[in-house]
Amino acid sequence: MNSTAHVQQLNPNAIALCSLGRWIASRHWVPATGGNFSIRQGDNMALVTASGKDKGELSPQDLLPVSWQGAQLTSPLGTPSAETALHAQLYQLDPAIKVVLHTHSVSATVFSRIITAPQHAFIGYEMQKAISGINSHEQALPLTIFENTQDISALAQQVQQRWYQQPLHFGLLVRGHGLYVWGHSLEQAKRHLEGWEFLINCELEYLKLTGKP
Ligand SMILES: CSCCC(=O)C(=O)COP(=O)(O)O
Ligand SMILES: [Zn+2]
Repeated sequence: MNSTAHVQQLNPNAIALCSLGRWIASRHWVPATGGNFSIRQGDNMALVTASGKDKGELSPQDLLPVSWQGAQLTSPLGTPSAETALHAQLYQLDPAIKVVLHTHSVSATVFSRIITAPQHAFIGYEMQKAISGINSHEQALPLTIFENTQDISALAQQVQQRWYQQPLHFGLLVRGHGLYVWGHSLEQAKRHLEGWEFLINCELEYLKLTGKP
């Protein structure tokens, strides 16, 4: 292990993100190495999960430092997530973002295919208040769905464009792919993940039982 990787072993942010990864995996939201996580390390850098790792079995050296200051989103310590460009985009859009979490739950994936519109409004759920800035179940809470693509830089650009048109409410879906959430702290990102998952599950059940969107 080189000295940078050794320092990572002691980084409290890295340790906390690995622990959150185990919790997320215990909910079955990152099967088959799906998903990726990151945590900001200063103005222009984040620790990003290594590509292809089981996100429920991460150790701190699997979190790779990536800077978005240069042209390349690479790491000297390994190959970061294939979706690093989307993480880097979100950090650049809002300097207050501390953590980005991407998951592949069955519910989020199926929901993103059932809803064919580019966004879905949640209304009437008390749990909407788990999302920062929402204070009432009567306040419509839209979740935007982007089309899936293997061109993550193109997806990151679409997210940037949408960001300036309307709030994304700390989450977005990629159709047939999964959920992205973020937060201004690890705890807030975890709450947004659990909140969005709960809302998506409720809406799926509602659709199944009533047939009504
Ligand atoms: C096996 S899931 C396909 C890749 C993906 O969508 C994902 O989230 C994991 O990619 P990574 O490079 O971050 O491991
Ligand atoms: Zn993914």
